[in-house]
Amino acid sequence: MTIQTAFTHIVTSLEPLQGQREAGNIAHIIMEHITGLSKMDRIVYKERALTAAQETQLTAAVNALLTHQPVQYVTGTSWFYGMELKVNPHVLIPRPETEELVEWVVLDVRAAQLSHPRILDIGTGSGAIPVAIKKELPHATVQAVDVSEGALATAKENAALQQLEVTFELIDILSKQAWAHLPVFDIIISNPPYICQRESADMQEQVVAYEPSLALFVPDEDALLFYREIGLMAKEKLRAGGALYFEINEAYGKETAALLESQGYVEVEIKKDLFGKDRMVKGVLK
Ligand SMILES: C[S@@+](CC[C@H](N)C(=O)[O-])C[C@H]1O[C@@H](n2cnc3c(N)ncnc32)[C@H](O)[C@@H]1O
Repeated sequence: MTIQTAFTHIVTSLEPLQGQREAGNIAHIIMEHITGLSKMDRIVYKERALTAAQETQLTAAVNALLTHQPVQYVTGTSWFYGMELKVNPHVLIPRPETEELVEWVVLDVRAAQLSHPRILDIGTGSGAIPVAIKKELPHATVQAVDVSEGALATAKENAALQQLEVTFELIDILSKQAWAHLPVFDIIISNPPYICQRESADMQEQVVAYEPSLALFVPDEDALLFYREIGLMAKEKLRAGGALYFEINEAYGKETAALLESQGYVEVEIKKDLFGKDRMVKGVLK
């Protein structure tokens, strides 16, 4: 099988599931992963034969994709803020909306000219947020926590691969005993689980079936669970004037902002993502 026929094989296999355009996008990602060649080199060397090992990889990848496995789990990598990160089913695949949250924090820290900001990320998953922040703000002290051992192992690997110093700790943020020892921070960020169980019926099969439920869902009757608990925690762990940044469920922008105001935060602000949806909230501790 040549590079060209392998590409066509992926597109034809996935087209009924994904449509031609998306099947083509995925085929490029898989071919780059398998051959290590850029798109341009794959065009130049399109008649080159795959090795037996590459053909085996190709078959395994197509079979996984046909079961709706996200392409990022198939290749084991995902791009975030210009970095290629390791991902696996222990971690949420980082989303572009979360890059916007990082951007907000980075711009605010630069504008405030904080010389050595202390920053905490709660529910770090792949470590996308703290790794990106440390890369952009090398003078910051960055700490990150998660309740999942698998996620923390992945996050540590990503920080090490990027040669960035981030401290990670296994903490259940819903348990005050678990976070009581944490120091005080200038900034706390979180993209916590925020999808109600009932919303799963409308979600893409590849997300519900493969991404970790622990990263996605909150009980239907308590959509703001993590925002309320992290809001309370941050009142003890932010310095006066420190800021809390959340990624939010687009359906609960006003409610999340009202919750922070009711907890005593000021300058509460909702930001929309590039799709025009309420996606981030910031509050400042008086
Ligand atoms: C929506 S994911 C966000 C992952 C990553 N920060 C990102 O933006 O791609 C939420 C994360 O919160 C973690 N989590 C869930 N419950 C938690 C808890 N009680 N304490 C700490 N982390 C928790 C999950 O393991 C998951 O990694």
